Amino acid sequence: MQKNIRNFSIIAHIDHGKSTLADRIIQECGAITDREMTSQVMDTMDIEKERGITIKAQSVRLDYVKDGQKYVLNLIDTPGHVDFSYEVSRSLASSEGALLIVDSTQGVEAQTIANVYIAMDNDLELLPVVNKIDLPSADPIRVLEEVEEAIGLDCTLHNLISAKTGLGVKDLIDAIVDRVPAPNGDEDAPTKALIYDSWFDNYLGALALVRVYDGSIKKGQKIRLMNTKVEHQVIGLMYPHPLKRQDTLEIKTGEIGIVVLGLKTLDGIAVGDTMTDAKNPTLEPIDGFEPAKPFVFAGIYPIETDKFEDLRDALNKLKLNDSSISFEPESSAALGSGFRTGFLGMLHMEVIKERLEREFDLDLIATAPTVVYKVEKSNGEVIEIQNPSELPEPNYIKTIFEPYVKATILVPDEFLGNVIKLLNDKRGIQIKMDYLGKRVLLEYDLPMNEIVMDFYDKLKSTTKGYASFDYEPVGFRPGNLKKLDIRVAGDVVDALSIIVPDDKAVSKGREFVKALKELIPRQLFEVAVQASIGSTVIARETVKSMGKNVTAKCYGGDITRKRKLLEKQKEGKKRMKAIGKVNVPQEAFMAVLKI
Ligand SMILES: Nc1nc2c(ncn2[C@@H]2O[C@H](COP(=O)(O)OP(=O)(O)OP(=O)(O)O)[C@@H](O)[C@H]2O)c(=O)[nH]1
Repeated sequence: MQKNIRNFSIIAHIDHGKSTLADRIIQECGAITDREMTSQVMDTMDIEKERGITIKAQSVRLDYVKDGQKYVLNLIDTPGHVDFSYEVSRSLASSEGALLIVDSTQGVEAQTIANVYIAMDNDLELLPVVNKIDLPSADPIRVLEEVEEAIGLDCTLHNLISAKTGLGVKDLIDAIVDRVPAPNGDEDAPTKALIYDSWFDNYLGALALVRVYDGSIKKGQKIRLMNTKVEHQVIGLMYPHPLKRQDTLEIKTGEIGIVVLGLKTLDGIAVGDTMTDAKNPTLEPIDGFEPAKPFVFAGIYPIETDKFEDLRDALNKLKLNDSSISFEPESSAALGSGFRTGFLGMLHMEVIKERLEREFDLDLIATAPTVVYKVEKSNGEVIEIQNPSELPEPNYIKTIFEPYVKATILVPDEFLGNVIKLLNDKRGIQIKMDYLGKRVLLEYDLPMNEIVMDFYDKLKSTTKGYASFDYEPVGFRPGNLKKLDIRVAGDVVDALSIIVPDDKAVSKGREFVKALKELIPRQLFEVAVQASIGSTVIARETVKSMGKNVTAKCYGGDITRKRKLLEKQKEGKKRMKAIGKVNVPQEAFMAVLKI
C-alpha cells in the first residue's frame, strides 16, 4: 500500500555523519542485529571503508511499526563527494523526502547547500537534522539559525540527534513517517520506473536499482529501457538490504527494488534511464535523463609495455561495475601504448587508478588530468580534445572553448581576502557573495581546468582547512588558450603538454620546468628541460649530470648494503619511464598540478 511507504534520502556535507546515521536507522528498525553491525554496513567497498567516503549509493528497505501501523521505509543513501553528484541527483529523484544532516560542531557547508538545491529541484520534503549533539562543542541553535538563513528552510520542526550514540534517532524515524509524503503513483498505469543505480554482481550479472513510479515490475515481465530502446526479460526481483536481500515476485507502485536482468555487462543499463513494459509502454520517460559524463581525462600507461593487454582487461572488468569510466587506446611517443581514460572527477580518477594497481597488480603511469576542450577549426569543423597533444596547430584554430563550473564556497570571513585572490588567480567570475554570520557564501564561475589543477588543495591551505567547496558544470565558454610543450633533452614529451591561458603561458612554463628539474633524477649526462610554445622556447632548466655509479660509495665491501641500494634503485625504476635516454619518474607527469 503506497500510503504506508516512505522513500527518503540523507543528504549532508562530507563527514557530517550520513553513513553513521544510516547504520543507526537500520539498527533501530531491527533489520540488522548488533552482532551483524560491523563498522558501517552501508559503505561496502574496501576503498570506501579505508577512505571513509561513500562512492556508490546504497539503499535499504526497512520495516517499521508506529502506532500499531506497519510502514515500509526505503532509505536511499547518497554519495558524499562532488565527483558523484550525478548519483546524488538520481537518488534524490527517487525519494519524496530527505533528511538534511548538519554537523552541530561545523554548521552548513558548501555541499549541504549544493545538495539542498538538488532536493528543492525535486520538490522533496526536507527535514532539518542536527547531528553530533553528543560532542561538547555542539552548537545546535546556531546551526539551525544558519540553516534558516543560508537555505531559507523553516526549522521550527527539527531533530537533534547523535548518530553515534543513537540519541534522538527513534524520534527522527517517527518524524520521517509523519512528515515525508507517501508516494502517489498510478497503480493501474503502464510500468514506469527510474533506474537510479546499477552495478555488476559476480553471480547475478547486471543489476538495476529502480524506483517504480507507476504500475509495477513483475518477475518474467519483458521490459524496455526507453533511452537505449533495448528489451530484456526480468529474471528476478529483490528488495535491497546491505546483508540479506529479499526475493520478491513484484515491485509495486512507489517501491524501490533490484531488477535482475541476467546480463553480462552494465552496457545499456544507464543510471537515469526509464524502465517500462515492452508491450504496453508508458508514453513519456521520466524526464531529466542525461548519462553520467566523464569530465576529467588522463592517459594511463603500463610501466612495462607488455602489460598493455592486461590493462585493457582490467579496465574492461572495472567498467562492468562502473559504467561512468570511458577508455580508448592511445599511444604516446613518450609513454608507448596506453589508454585515454575518462573519469567523473579527480577523486574518481584516484580511486580507479588505485583499484587498477591493487586489484589487478599493475604498475601504472598516469599523466596529469585534463578537461575536454572544444575546438572550432578555421574550416568550421568542431572537434573535442581529450588530450592537449591533440590540439591542432594555431593557424588551424578559430576558437578554443573550455568547460566552466559554478562553484559554491563557504569560508570564514577572516579568510575571504585569500579566497577571492585565489579565485581571481584561477580566472573566476563572481556571481554572488552573501554573509552568513561570520562566514561568507560565494558563488563563482570558474574554468573547470583550474579545479582539476590543485584548486582544492590551495583553497584548503589558504583557509587553514575551513573553506568548503562544491561545483556543478555549466557548459563551455571561449578561452584565450595555448598549448605549452615540454622538451626533455631536446625532444617534445607529448605526455607533458598542457593547455594554458595565453597570459600565463610564460610564468607557467617557467614554474613547470623548475618543478621538473627537481623531479628528474640526475643521469649520467646533462639534461636540458625546456618549455616551448610552438617552436619558441620560453623557459629552460638543466639537470646536471651525476657522473658516478650509485654503488661506488660502498667500496665493494658491505654486500648487504650494496644489495639494498640496488633494490632501492630497482624500486625507484618501477615508477620511472625511459624517455629517450632519460628516466622520468611518475611524479614528473603530475608536476603540472603543483605549479
Ligand atoms: N561524536 C560523534 N561523531 C559522529 C556522529 N556521527 C558521525 N560521527 C563521526 O563522524 C565521522 C564521519 O561520519 P560518516 O558517517 O562517515 O560521515 P558521512 O557523512 O557518511 O561521510 P561520507 O560518506 O564520506 O559522505 C565518523 O568518524 C563518525 O564516527 C555523532 O553523532 N557523534
